[in-house]
Amino acid sequence: MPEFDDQFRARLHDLFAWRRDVRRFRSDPLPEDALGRLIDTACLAPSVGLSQPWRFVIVDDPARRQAVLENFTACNEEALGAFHGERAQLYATLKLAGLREAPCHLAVFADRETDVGHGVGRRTMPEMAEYSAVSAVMTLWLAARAEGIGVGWVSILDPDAIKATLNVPAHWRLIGYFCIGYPETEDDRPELERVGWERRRPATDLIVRR
Ligand SMILES: Cc1cc2c(cc1C)N(C[C@H](O)[C@H](O)[C@H](O)COP(=O)(O)O)c1[nH]c(=O)[nH]c(=O)c1N2
Repeated sequence: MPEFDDQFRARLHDLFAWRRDVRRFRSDPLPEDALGRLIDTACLAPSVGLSQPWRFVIVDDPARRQAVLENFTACNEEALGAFHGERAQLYATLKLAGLREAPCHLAVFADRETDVGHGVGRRTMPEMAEYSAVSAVMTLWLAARAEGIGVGWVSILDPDAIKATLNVPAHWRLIGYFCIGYPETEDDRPELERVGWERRRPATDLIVRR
């Protein structure tokens, strides 16, 4: 078992603090083996019943990427229509995806119907499959940041249309569509905080005791 000393813990905290949702990417490609390595690491994530229900779809095809971009654009316009006044003005300025610039596109799904794990832990809570896939995403997100690679989560999408675009089984659930590449800039504050959309709450606001 490796030692995790104070110095390591401090560096790990830096990794958490400097992980960002990235929407602004440089156009240079990732090293050829990078995405495979990140997905390997993601597979170390915990999963309900060791079912590993995550499914990764690497999207290279330009026509499919274009369809995803159009899906996002339509959903984002619809989302804008739900805001009014200053909120709408601010929303219109937000950059909420780096689909055009990011060199890598990755869709992550959860397969609720997998037999792997024999159903342990998800009988009463079938959504544990999705939660497991999210834990894989989080692992990949941090592993990427440790290599200086940025990840941007895109959920402003019609998931059924994404499934059709990517030709995946109908019962898979879309967890997220991810833009991956080198970030244009680094920051220890979320972009949504920097532009005045929302602020990060301290942990003390988010804890109750019973
Ligand atoms: C489930 C889920 C879904 C989304 C996100 C995150 C998560 C967890 N986030 C990123 C989100 O805006 C971001 O995490 C917060 O603003 C905090 O910023 P940092 O991740 O700390 O940089 C996100 N960002 C974005 O620009 N477009 C999107 O569609 C989404 N969707």
